[in-house]
Parts: sequence; structure tokens; C-alpha cells
Amino acid sequence: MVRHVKYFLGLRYQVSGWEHLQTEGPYVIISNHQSSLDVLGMMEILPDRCTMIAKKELVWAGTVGMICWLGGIVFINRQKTRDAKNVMSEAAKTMLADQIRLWVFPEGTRNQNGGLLPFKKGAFHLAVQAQAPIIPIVFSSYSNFYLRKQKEFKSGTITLKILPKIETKGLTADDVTALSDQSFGVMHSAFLEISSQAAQCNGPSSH
Ligand SMILES: CCCCC/C=C\C/C=C\CCCCCCCC(=O)SCCNC(=O)CCNC(=O)[C@H](O)C(C)(C)COP(=O)(O)OP(=O)(O)OC[C@H]1O[C@@H](n2cnc3c(N)ncnc32)[C@H](O)[C@@H]1OP(=O)(O)O
Ligand SMILES: CCCCCCCC/C=C\CCCCCCCC(=O)OC[C@@H](O)COP(=O)(O)O
Repeated sequence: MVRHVKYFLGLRYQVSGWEHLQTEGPYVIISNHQSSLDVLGMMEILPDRCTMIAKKELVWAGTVGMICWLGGIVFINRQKTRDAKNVMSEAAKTMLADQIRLWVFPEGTRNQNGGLLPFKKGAFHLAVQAQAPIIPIVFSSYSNFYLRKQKEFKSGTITLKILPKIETKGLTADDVTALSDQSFGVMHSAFLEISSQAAQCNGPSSH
């Protein structure tokens, strides 16, 4: 049902790199996070046995919260780092025990400022603890068709680029910063590349 919302909003998705999702077993997906609209893109490509990490406040978001709760979304309290770390460590164990994939937004919040925010570390600790690969996914900039603060929205095409997996086998907590920096680097380059293509595809911006 959620996938049909794109027709109502006049959105199209172009996905590349499908082959990188053909990975057996558990993995951690990381992606940039611009808006609630990201949920529509997630539904375009969501692999089997994949759930998400979300802020705990979403539980109280009416129907959406109930769907998230029933859907097994893992809620964290971003104000309490120790609690969030504990929840994510448990999630790493569950990933392995139940062969689950987890989708994390490493920026930790929505960002429409034309780039990527510095990454938080949780996704990378999670992947290292589970010794599971990371699959980075990048959404092109929405700024040519959607500006949240200005309340402007028109139809548009969103490019989703699935990048090659990054292995974590043999890595430890000491490698997390380098892993995060590596992931940020490839995602930032891809974001700039696909956002300029999407801008041409969506026509000249009026903003
Ligand atoms: C039309 C009808 C439609 C109906 C549709 C209905 C439903 C749709 C269905 C589904 C939709 C669901 C969509 C859900 C999307 C939800 C999106 C979000 O909520 S994004 C926000 C929440 N997510 C995150 O915040 C994840 C990213 N954050 C982190 O990973 C953070 O690291 C953190 C764990 C929250 C901690 O935050 P902090 O600010 O303290 O960050 P630091 O990264 O600086 O970490 C501090 C310190 O701790 C170390 N650390 C971090 N994590 C761990 C860990 N797991 N284990 C061990 N240590 C950890 C980190 O290294 C730092 O230490 P140091 O500085 O020494 O390195
Ligand atoms: C005119 C277009 C407006 C956009 C319409 C969006 C339509 C999307 C359709 C269905 C999706 C509904 C599910 C909403 C899930 C919300 C997830 C979300 O975005 O949570 C916010 C959280 O990550 C970070 O919070 P903060 O940025 O720190 O606070």
C-alpha cells in the first residue's frame, strides 16, 4: 500500500546497483535521511527480513507508530546513549540468531541541507559486533522538487544508488571510526554524483 503513495505524489524512482543487495544472510543497510519521504524509497527496495532502527518517539505517532511497532522496528532513545547502545548490541545478537537485516540512518536525524551530516557511530558498531557487511544506499537530493521548510512540493524523480558492500569480518571496535569515514566517503561522492543527474532529470530548479 505504501508503495502506491508515490503515484499520488507524482514521484518516480530509478534504482541502480540491485546486484549489491543479492547478499546472503544478515547485513546492515545505511542510507542518508532527508525526509519522511524516504520511507517510500525504502519500500521500493526493502529486502526480505529487513527492519529498521528508529527513534522511540515514533511509537507514539498514531497509526504509523502502531505499524512500526507491529513491524518489529527497533526503537532507540537518542537522548540516552547508553540505552541506545544496549538496544543496538541486543539487535546485533538478534540479527545473527534470526538472520535479520537492519536499516540504519547514520546521520541520526533528517537533513535537507544539501549534503550528508557527520555520521553517528551506532550503525558501524552494530555491523562490527555482528561481523556483518554494510550495504550503503544513497538517495539523490530532493531539493529540486521538495523543500520542507518552504512547504514546496512538485513531482520528481528520485535516484536510489545501492553501493557495493563493505565487509567487516575481522574488524573490532577500534576500526569503527575508519569504517564510518570510509562509508561516509563513498556515500558522499555518490550523493553528489546522483544529485546532479537528478537535478537535470527534474529540470531546472525554481528555488
Ligand atoms: C500513507 C500511510 C503510510 C503508513 C506507513 C507506515 C509505516 C511505514 C513503515 C515503516 C517506516 C519506518 C521508518 C523508520 C525511519 C526512522 C528513522 C529514524 O528514526 S532516524 C533516528 C534514529 N536513528 C539513529 O539515531 C541511528 C543513528 N544513531 C546512532 O547510531 C548513534 O550512534 C546512537 C547509537 C543513537 C548514539 O548517539 P550519540 O549521539 O551518543 O552518538 P555517537 O555516535 O557520537 O556515539 C557516542 C559514543 O558511543 C559509541 N557508540 C555508539 N554506538 C555504539 C554501540 N552500538 N556500541 C558501542 N559503542 C557505541 C561511539 O563510538 C561514541 O564513542 P567514541 O566517541 O568513543 O567513539
Ligand atoms: C508533500 C510531501 C510531504 C511528504 C509526505 C511523506 C509521505 C510518506 C508516506 C508514508 C510515510 C509515513 C511514515 C513516516 C515515518 C517517519 C520516519 C521519520 O522520518 O522519522 C523521523 C526520524 O527519522 C528522525 O527524526 P528527526 O528528523 O530527528 O525529527
